[in-house]
Amino acid sequence: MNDGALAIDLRGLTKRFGARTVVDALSMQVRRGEVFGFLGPNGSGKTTSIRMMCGLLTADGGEGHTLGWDIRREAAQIKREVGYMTQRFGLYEDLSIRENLAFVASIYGMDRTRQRVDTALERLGLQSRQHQLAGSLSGGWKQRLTLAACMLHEPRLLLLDEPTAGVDPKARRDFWEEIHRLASQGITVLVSTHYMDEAERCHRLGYIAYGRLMACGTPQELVERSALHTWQVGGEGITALAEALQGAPGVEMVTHFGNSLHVSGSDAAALEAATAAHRADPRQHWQLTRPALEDLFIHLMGQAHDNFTGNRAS
Ligand SMILES: Nc1ncnc2c1ncn2[C@@H]1O[C@H](COP(=O)(O)OP(=O)(O)OP(=O)(O)O)[C@@H](O)[C@H]1O
Repeated sequence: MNDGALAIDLRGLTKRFGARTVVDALSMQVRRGEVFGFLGPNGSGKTTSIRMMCGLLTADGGEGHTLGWDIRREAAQIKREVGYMTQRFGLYEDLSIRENLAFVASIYGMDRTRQRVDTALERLGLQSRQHQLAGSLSGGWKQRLTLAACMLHEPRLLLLDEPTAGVDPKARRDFWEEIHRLASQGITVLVSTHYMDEAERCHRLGYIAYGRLMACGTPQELVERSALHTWQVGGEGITALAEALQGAPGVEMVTHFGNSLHVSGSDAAALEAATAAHRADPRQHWQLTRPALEDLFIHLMGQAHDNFTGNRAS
C-alpha cells in the first residue's frame, strides 16, 4: 500500500498515552506537491500525529507511509527527507543567522555546508541579514530562520507545526508566500494552524478533534459539504440579538464577524422557527449565506464532543 502520488498516507493510525487515546484511527492522505492545512482545537492530537508521520513517535496501531517510507520501520529514511519545524524557536540568539545555519549543518554532519547555507539563505531571502544576530530578529524573521534551518538538508516534505503562532499579520502573510513558493518548487507542505485566514490559503484541509478526522477536503468542498445553515445579520442591535439567540432551540452558534452576526444550525426548520420573530425586526437585514470555515470548525468540534462523551458513556 504505497501510492506514489501521496506524500503522506495514514491508515487507522492510533496513539495512546496511558489510558488516553490521543490519536484515534486516523486515516488521512496528503498528495505530493500540495499545501495541506492540519487544523483542530488545542490538544486534538495534531502534534502527536505529526510526530508519528516523521517517525519520531511510534504508533500503537494502524499504519502509515511518509514519502513512500513505512513510518514504523523506515524512520531513518523519513528523517533524511522531511523537514520538521516545531512550535518552539530552537536557535541560538547570540549567533548570527549564517552562524546558526552553519551550526545546524555541522551538528547533523551535513556535507557541502557552505553551499547548503548559501542556498537556504537565498531561498528564504535571508542573505541581506545573514550577519544579524538571531536574538535581534523580529518574530517573523525568526520563523523564517527556523524554516531555513529545516531546509538545509533539502527535504521533499515540510511538516510545520504552528509555524506562525504569535507572529504579526504582515510576517504571517510573507511566511505563507514562502510556503507557496516552496510548494511551487515541488515541496509538499503539511502545516498545522489555528488561523482561519491561513486555512483558506491551503490547497486542502484536514480537521481533527479528539484525535479523529472530522472533515477533509478543499476549503470550498468543506463549506459546500457542510450540513450547516447560516444566516448573516447586519444592522442595529445585533449584540442584543446575539444574546437573545444564544442557546435558543435550533440555534447552534451565534458568532460576530465584524459588523455582522452569523447565526447557524444544522436543522434548517428549527433554525427558521427560532429566528422567525427576529427576522421581522426592521432594524436588521437577514440573508442566508455560506457558513465561514470558522462556523464549520466550531460546529465540527461540537459534534466531536458529542461523539466523544457519548462513546465514553457507553
Ligand atoms: N508524551 C505525552 N505524554 C502524555 N500525554 C501527551 C504526550 N504528548 C501529548 N500528550 C497529550 O496528548 C493530547 C494531544 O496533544 P497534541 O500536542 O498532539 O495536540 P495538538 O492538537 O497538537 O494541540 P495544540 O494545538 O495545543 O498544539 C494532549 O492532551 C496532550 O496533553
